[in-house]
Amino acid sequence: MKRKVGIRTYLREECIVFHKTKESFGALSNMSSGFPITINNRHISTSEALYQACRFPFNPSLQELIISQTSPMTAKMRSKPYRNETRADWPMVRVRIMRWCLQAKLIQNFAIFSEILQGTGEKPIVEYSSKDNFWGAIPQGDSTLVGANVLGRLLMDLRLQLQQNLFSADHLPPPEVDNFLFLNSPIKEIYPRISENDSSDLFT
Ligand SMILES: Nc1c(N[C@@H]2O[C@H](COP(=O)(O)O)[C@@H](O)[C@H]2O)[nH]c(=O)[nH]c1=O
Repeated sequence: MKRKVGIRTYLREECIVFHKTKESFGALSNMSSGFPITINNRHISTSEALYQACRFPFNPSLQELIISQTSPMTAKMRSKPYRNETRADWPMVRVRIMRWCLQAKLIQNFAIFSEILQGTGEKPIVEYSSKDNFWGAIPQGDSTLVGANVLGRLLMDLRLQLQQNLFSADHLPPPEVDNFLFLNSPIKEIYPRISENDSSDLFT
């Protein structure tokens, strides 16, 4: 069922606000390079590309096009012309899928991403956006951001799981989503990347 998400008001000075990937806490953004994910033996450069590919379980060639982009913004742009072919239940499953994408980013980049998440302490995490008040929050005046901030809230949930030792860093089951297909195959459990220490993507 599609749930309504509450709009919240955040005081900027009290929050970890992230926006551009090169700025403070930019690693929290799905647009951040340096956190590759391997799904069914395929390398994906960013959680953004993975998320966008999940829109199109029945179009493997489009998924291929999206994940072959090293730039996350280009991956998103490649998906845009096909938005009307997005899986029909997307509004019902997108938050579940985003949660899983973030968990995949964490399990496969555990050392660095867990440290970044824990480095946010206890503060609210907010994605600054100029126009998207669903995933992020939009500035209102100089001192506040207003939005559902769903991405920030998912990151806070993940941080809480880490703090309470509830995040299982050795395997990640797929979300409960029908037809969760990637390049024609069901996405199964995923595991830490063997080459997590290979940080070559950090510099792309
Ligand atoms: N950060 C950021 C964006 N926001 C990101 O876009 C994703 C959702 O996109 P959608 O499929 O449109 O709902 C999600 O990862 C959200 O954080 N979009 C941008 O065009 N530029 C950006 O710098």
